[in-house]
Amino acid sequence: MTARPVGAGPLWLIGCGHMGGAMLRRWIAAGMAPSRVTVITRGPATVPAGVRHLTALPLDAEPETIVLAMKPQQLGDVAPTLQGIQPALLVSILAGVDSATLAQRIAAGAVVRAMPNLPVAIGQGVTALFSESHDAAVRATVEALAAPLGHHEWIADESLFDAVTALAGSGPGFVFRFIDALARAGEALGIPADQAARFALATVSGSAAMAVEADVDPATLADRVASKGGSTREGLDVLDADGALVTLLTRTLDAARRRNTEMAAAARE
Ligand SMILES: NC(=O)C1=CN([C@@H]2O[C@H](COP(=O)(O)OP(=O)(O)OC[C@H]3O[C@@H](n4cnc5c(N)ncnc54)[C@H](O)[C@@H]3O)[C@@H](O)[C@H]2O)C=CC1
Ligand SMILES: O=C(O)[C@@H]1CCC=N1
Repeated sequence: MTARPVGAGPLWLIGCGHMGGAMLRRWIAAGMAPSRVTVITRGPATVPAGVRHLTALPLDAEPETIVLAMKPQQLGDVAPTLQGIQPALLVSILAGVDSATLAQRIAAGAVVRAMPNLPVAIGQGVTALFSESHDAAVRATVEALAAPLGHHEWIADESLFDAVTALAGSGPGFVFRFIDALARAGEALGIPADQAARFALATVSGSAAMAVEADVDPATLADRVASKGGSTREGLDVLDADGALVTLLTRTLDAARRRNTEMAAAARE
């Protein structure tokens, strides 16, 4: 299909749960006109003032942009309802589902995969982007959508998208679990639970903020905490023994990546 110009035309957001809702709130806060947006969900949804919410596709003229933000498993329900509608731009945040499948199921001028993560809710997310299209206007439009969400970058090779999804898309889940585990480990050593939770959260928050600002990498910073002959080295030795932490995280990302691949295969059926 021939690419049509994309810009500030009507946008349909299909699915508006944890992630779609967070993205929409950031877009509106960043100045997107609420009147531009129609949210379509299967059930009730809370949307920003001025945004239209429907539980079925509207009968309007076709939208310029469609953003898919329901679950990958719901593509089979949603795609047939979009037959005959040809947006200039289709953006999908569905984990796993590849751009060839999207292009085959939904006609669009350009197809873009975007993989945000939950901290987009505070404008400090990560959004990985991939498209077969190198149209400058398409890329600029997508970058304008990603900018209010936080850090964003294009992935050159789609075969890495599932791994990037495991690292950055799922990553906040793993980091939240780490914070919880750090607190529980402190609790196991006798620190009161509420105090351990506060110390763990503030420690991770401060360390991440420092790592962002530092002019050396996190591995070097870790060595700066570990005084020679001191106690941190004893702890790091536990994490480093036989690559324990790296091995655990590699297994963690690999399990998530494998599930993305399975969801992609299911979407092709
Ligand atoms: N939650 C996260 O941290 C991330 C999620 N994603 C992706 O975002 C997508 C949504 O995930 P969540 O927001 O967590 O799910 P969610 O369950 O919170 O939201 C799903 C939304 O889809 C709507 N929906 C369900 N069936 C529909 C249908 N047939 N037509 C229209 N809308 C329908 C629901 O009403 C709901 O608004 C998934 O594809 C996931 O892979 C991507 C990155 C991170
Ligand atoms: O768990 C999921 O399937 C999605 C993909 C990345 C984060 N949440």
